Amino acid sequence: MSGTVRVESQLGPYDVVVERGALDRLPELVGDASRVAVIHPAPLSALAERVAALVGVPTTLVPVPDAEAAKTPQVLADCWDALAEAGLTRNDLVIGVGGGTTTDLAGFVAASWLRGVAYISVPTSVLAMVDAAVGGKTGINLPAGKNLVGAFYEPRAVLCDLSLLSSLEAAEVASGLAEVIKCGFIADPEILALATADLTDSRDVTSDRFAELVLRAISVKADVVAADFTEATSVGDRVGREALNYGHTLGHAIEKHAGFTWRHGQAISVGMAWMARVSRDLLGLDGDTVDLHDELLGGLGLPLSYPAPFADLRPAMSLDKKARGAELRLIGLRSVGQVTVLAGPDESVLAGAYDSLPR
Ligand SMILES: NC(=O)c1ccc[n+]([C@@H]2O[C@H](COP(=O)([O-])OP(=O)(O)OC[C@H]3O[C@@H](n4cnc5c(N)ncnc54)[C@H](O)[C@@H]3O)[C@@H](O)[C@H]2O)c1
Ligand SMILES: O=C(O)C(=O)C[C@@H](O)[C@H](O)[C@H](O)COP(=O)(O)O
Ligand SMILES: [Zn+2]
Repeated sequence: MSGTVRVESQLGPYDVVVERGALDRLPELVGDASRVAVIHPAPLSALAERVAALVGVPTTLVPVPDAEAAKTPQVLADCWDALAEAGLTRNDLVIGVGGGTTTDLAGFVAASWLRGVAYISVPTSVLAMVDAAVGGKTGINLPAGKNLVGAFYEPRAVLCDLSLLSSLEAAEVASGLAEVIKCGFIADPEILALATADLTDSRDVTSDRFAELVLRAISVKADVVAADFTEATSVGDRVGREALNYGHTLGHAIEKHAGFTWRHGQAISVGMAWMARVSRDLLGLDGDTVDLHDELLGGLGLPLSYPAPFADLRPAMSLDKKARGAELRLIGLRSVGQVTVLAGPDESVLAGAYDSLPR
């Protein structure tokens, strides 16, 4: 199974191509660029060389550290230096090749270099294909927290070549599926049905079921982003892009607490298991849907709890981008597909829900 999802973004439409062999479309997307920079993590240097050979114009390979170590101010500045040395001008092109950490960084490099040059994303992890490379959030972390510096910036195209996923570790596949399951709970119950029907097949990156899950998650994200690209403040049940942050307030706090050593999907898995319980206690979410969180996330091999007291995580939650002043704002679920904003929730409920997570 393959397909193309059109993202009707505020900055102009673009395609997310999902197919085995999508990389072969790269030459037709280079446009009038006379020079290309390929930003990639060191472990994917062979793939980056393949990309360079495809573009057909002089190309500079820009290796960056792997995983969250790429998303730092120092690495960002190193990339700018590399682009300066390569002489990348306004008509030129940045290509990000790698997981979500690389595409977040590379997108921000493209957004900031000369105040914006063309960008093509080649996501190579499940998480980057279904989420990070789509929708225009780019940026880096600070010691104070996740994604605190960045920009909304759209690519010219996103090429999701499913054949690249065969080398991905099983735990990384599961991490990406956490975002897919998130899309199921916030918007597309068919995702939940497909995953429930066969969890093993859902994790098989060569299966049709897997490809359908990927396409459905990208479609959810494309729809949300088309309606609210820059994440306007949501009020009550009128929720825009903030819906995509389901599970992320606690998830990002966990990532920070763990020194960015936990995978993003693992952290938001705990965040969703927690929000399901908070939603049960404050919004009347039914017990079956709470159980479905545990069944799906746990069944995919994702964690449902984190080994630190809630009090250690709570301060970082206040630096969440959804917070307004001192008020914490969480994305809650009334039912599958019915998202709402919980503004200033009862703190004792938050702590109680955390303590009740299965350990
Ligand atoms: N911008 C957004 O909207 C958005 C959305 C979701 C997540 N994110 C961000 O994405 C990041 C997580 O992305 P991730 O899970 O892809 O992590 P990652 O980039 O660290 O990739 C995970 C690991 O898999 C390796 N890898 C990637 N592709 C591979 C392949 N084809 N074969 C073998 N190994 C491969 C990477 O080198 C890395 O070691 C987080 O920083 C998160 O905040 C951003
Ligand atoms: O695209 C969005 O909007 C999201 O919230 C998607 C999230 O899965 C993603 O992790 C995003 O990077 C979180 O953004 P942040 O603004 O909370 O840092
Ligand atoms: Zn996420």
